[in-house]
Amino acid sequence: MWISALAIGFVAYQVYQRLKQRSLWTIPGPRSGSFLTGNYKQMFHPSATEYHDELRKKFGSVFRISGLLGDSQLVISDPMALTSILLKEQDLFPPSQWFRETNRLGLGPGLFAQVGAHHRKQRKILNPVFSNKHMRSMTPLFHQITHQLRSVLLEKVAAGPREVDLLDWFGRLALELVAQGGLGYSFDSLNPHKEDTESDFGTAIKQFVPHLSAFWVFRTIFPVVSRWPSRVLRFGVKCLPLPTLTRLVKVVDIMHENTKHVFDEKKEALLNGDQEFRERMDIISILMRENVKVSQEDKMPDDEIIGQMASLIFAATDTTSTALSRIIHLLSMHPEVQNKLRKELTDAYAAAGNNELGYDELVELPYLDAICRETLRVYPPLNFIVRVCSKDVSIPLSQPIQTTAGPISSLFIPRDTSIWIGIRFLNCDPNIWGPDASEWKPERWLSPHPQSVSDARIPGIYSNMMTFIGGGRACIGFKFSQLEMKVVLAQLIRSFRFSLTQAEVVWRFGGLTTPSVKGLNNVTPQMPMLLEKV
Ligand code: HEM
Repeated sequence: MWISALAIGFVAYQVYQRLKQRSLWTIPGPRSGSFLTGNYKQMFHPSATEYHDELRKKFGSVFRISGLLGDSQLVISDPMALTSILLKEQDLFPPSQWFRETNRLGLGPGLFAQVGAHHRKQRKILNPVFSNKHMRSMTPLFHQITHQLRSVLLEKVAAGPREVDLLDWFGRLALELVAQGGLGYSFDSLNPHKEDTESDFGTAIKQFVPHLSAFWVFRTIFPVVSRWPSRVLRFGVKCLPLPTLTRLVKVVDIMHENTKHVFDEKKEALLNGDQEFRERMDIISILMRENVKVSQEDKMPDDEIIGQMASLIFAATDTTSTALSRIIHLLSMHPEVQNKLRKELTDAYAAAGNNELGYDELVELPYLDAICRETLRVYPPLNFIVRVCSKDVSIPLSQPIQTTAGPISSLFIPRDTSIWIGIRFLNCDPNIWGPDASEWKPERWLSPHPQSVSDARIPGIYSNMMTFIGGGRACIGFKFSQLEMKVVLAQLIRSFRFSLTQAEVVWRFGGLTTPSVKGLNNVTPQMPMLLEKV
């Protein structure tokens, strides 16, 4: 009886939700693939990037797709609309509850789990530790850790050119950099003799999203379930015969135990007035020292600091390692660009007496900078991020769009509508960057941009692009990742020549766009490259 009542309630709610969205039915978009899964199968397919491009070309900067059970969702890459969503009206467009709650349960109450005033409070405390000044002081540490990677790779090619999975090594490097730079702790990820185990932090963090994605279809009921007490949730997991769910809980436990362990050590050092701790320059040590000085109401509680630790590692690892892999892949496909970059770096090192380049010297290298920017523009690691409209609202558009009811220059978005922010669509918009917008041309950064770039008023925090988005939730670590990429390229390009192997690398769309080998049944992300000593 109560099952029928629940089913009727669910159907009635879904019908009500769809009717609320009827104003969106006039917005053009592809036909739904099925009532149950809408366009999701096509949108999330590993080779979906071409499909996305077709949609963008056919339907323009605002179009509608279908989600589960006929839910209308919008894909937006109009700069003025995104300015409203990410900047002007940002509190009305938070990340989805599924995103926030899974992050809260998985990583703790860090930035990803917060909204509104609480989110702003956490950002206010964290922003200073991501400043240029702080990045400058971290540069020697970045060089030191990258040296470790360089030595491992040099050993591998000592007997001649060799194929190496660079994605794996960049993943280990990114983890070690954020572990040491962010937490002041080493996971020993660059030790070539260390076998990865299921209980490693690195393994756990890699498994978090893939295991979580398996339960994505339950996202409508998740916000309710996630509020149940932890003991009830764990009991539920034990009763369900789902190995992926059991492993997911294990993954969360491993991440928590590791970050809690690091935190406890730091807290003890802080309370003991430990001299070494007072001199530590990693992000969390600085944060903990500053946290003692601020007023009681501004203080960040212990569980939130632990949440920041896991969130930083999660946010910093795969994003930067895939970006670095993409750069090396492109340089292998364009040897002339690789040689030109090598020359710029060799000259700069010669001018610096062959000492490692400091922060200012690195950021001033124009070709290195152009390669990083162009790669992040054309190949952002995240093609989309999602926001949900929390109130009926109308937002202006840069250009009118055609709907079945005629042209509109302002877009009405009903409450609860999911919005896909088209990061790559805007980064590669031919109306902004010219007809070659989708082509990778580092040279475009060596001369002034077309007027259309500044006229577009792109609401991105970095370099007229959306790769790190903009507004109060923009990537806090974008300078960290810039520095990381530049230090790694500065050291590796001078030491190695990178070229393609027989295995063709293809990039698969997912939460992140990751490389794998064409034709292999095994779709595990990997990027084999041929390395030889220069
Ligand atoms: C190429 C590398 C990176 C890319 C493309 C990238 C991109 C992004 C994007 C698009 C967001 C917004 C996500 C959303 O709101 O849904 C974000 C948020 C964030 N990123 Fe990054 N990121 C990168 C590297 C890093 C690094 C190295 C760190 C830390 C050291 C970091 C820390 C964070 C944090 C903590 C947030 C949450 C910010 C907030 O909600 O206030 N990211 N990143």
